Amino acid sequence: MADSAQAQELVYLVTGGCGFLGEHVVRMLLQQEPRLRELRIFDLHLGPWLEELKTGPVQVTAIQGDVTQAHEVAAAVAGAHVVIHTAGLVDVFGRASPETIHAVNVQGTKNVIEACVQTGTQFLVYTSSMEVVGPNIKGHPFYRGNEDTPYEAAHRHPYPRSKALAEQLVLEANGRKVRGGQPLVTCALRPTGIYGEGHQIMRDLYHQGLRLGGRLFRAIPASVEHGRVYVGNVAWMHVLVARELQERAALMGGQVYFCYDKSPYKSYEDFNMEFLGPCGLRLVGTRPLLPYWLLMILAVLNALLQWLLRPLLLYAPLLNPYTLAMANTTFTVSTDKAQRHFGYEPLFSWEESRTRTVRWMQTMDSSAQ
Ligand SMILES: NC(=O)C1=CN([C@@H]2O[C@H](COP(=O)(O)OP(=O)(O)OC[C@H]3O[C@@H](n4cnc5c(N)ncnc54)[C@H](O)[C@@H]3O)[C@@H](O)[C@H]2O)C=CC1
Ligand SMILES: C[C@H](CCCC(C)(C)O)[C@H]1CC[C@H]2[C@@H]3[C@H](O)CC4=CC(=O)CC[C@]4(C)[C@H]3CC[C@]12C
Repeated sequence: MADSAQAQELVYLVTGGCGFLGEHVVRMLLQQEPRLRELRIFDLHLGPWLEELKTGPVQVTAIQGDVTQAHEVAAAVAGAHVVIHTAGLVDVFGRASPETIHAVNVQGTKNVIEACVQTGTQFLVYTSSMEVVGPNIKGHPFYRGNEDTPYEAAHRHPYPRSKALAEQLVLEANGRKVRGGQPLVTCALRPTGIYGEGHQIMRDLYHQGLRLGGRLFRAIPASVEHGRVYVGNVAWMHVLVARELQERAALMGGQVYFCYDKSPYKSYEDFNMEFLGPCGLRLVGTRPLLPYWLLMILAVLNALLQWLLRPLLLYAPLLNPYTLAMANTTFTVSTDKAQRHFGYEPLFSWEESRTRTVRWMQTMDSSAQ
C-alpha cells in the first residue's frame, strides 16, 4: 500500500479498470504509486472486488460509465492528473459489429482526449496493441522486431484498424494545450498477447481441454513464434510510464513502446501449455494434426456459419480466418526502448509469472469441482 511518508496528492483515472488488464493496473497503482490520493475506476461494468479496495488509505472511486458518452468521460476525467486509458472492445471473434468496435475504441479514445483537453488533465497513457503493427494477413513474419522495424501494416479487421486509429489520435494529441495552458503529454503502450491471472482465452482453452478428455490438439506448427507478456509486467509498465511521463515529458511525449518482458518465445499453443500442462492437460501431436488448407476451410466455414446464424444466435468460435492467420504468423518483439527511456525492467521474472498464472488456473480448477 502507499508509503505515507510521501505526500498523497495525485488523482489517477483508469478507464476499463475492471477488465483483465485494468484490474492489474488498479492493484499495481495502489501498491506502487505512493503519491496517490484518489484512484478513479471507470468501466461499463464494475466488479464486486472493488469493494475491498475502498478500505485502504487511497480514496477509490468507482464510476460506472461508457467511454462512447463524451459527457460521462468528461465528468470522470475532471480533476484527474493522469488518465490511463485501457478501456476497449477486444474482439477478433466477430462478437461485436465493426461499428461498435469503432465506437468504443476510436470514438471512446477521442472522448478521453477531448476530456483531458477540456478539463486540464495533462498526462494520458493509452493501452494500444501490437496489433497496430501486425501480424498482417499476408503472413509476413515480424521476428524480434522493435518500435522502428519496418513492417507492412495492412489492417482489414475492425479490431486492429480501430486500435491503429486510436493510437494515432493519442500520439497526434501530444502537445495540445489543455485547459490552463499546459501541453498534453501522451504516450502509447503496445502489449503483445497478454497472459496471466484472469485471462479469459486461457480459461476457455482449459475448459475446452477438459471437455476433450484432458487433451488439446496441435493446430499450429511449433516453429511459429509468438512473443507474449505477463499481465503484471504490462500493468507495471503502465504505472511506470504514468509516473515518468511527468518527469520526462520531452523524451516520452508522443512515443510508442512495445510492452515486453522475458517470457520465452514459443508458438501460441506451446506457450499456453506452460500453464495448461501443470493443470493436467496435454497437447497432442508434435506437428499439426490437420493441414493448414483444411484448417482454413474450417475457419471459413465458421465465418459463414457465424453470418448465417447471426439472426438467431451468436456463434463466435476461436477459429476464424483472422485468428488462424494471427496464430500462424510469427510475431516476436525484442526491444529495450522502454528500458532506455524510463528505466523499465520487468517486475516479475518469467518463473514468477508462470507460477502466478498456474496458481490462478489451479484455483479456478478446484473451484470448478
Ligand atoms: N488482451 C490482450 O492480449 C491485449 C489487450 N490489449 C488492449 O488492452 C486493453 C485491455 O484489454 P483486456 O483487459 O484484455 O480487455 P477486457 O475486455 O478484459 O477489458 C476491457 C475493459 O474495458 C471495458 N469497456 C469496454 N467497453 C467499454 C465502454 N464502452 N466504456 C467503458 N468501459 C468499457 C470493459 O468492461 C472491460 O472491463 C484494451 O484496450 C486492449 O485493446 C492490447 C494488447 C493485448
Ligand atoms: C485465438 C487465437 C488462437 C487460435 C488458435 C486456433 C486457430 C488453433 O484455434 C489467438 C492467436 C493470437 C491471439 C491474438 C494475439 O495474441 C494478439 C492480440 C492482441 C490484442 O490486442 C488482443 C488479443 C489478440 C488479438 C490475441 C487474440 C487471440 C489470438 C488471435
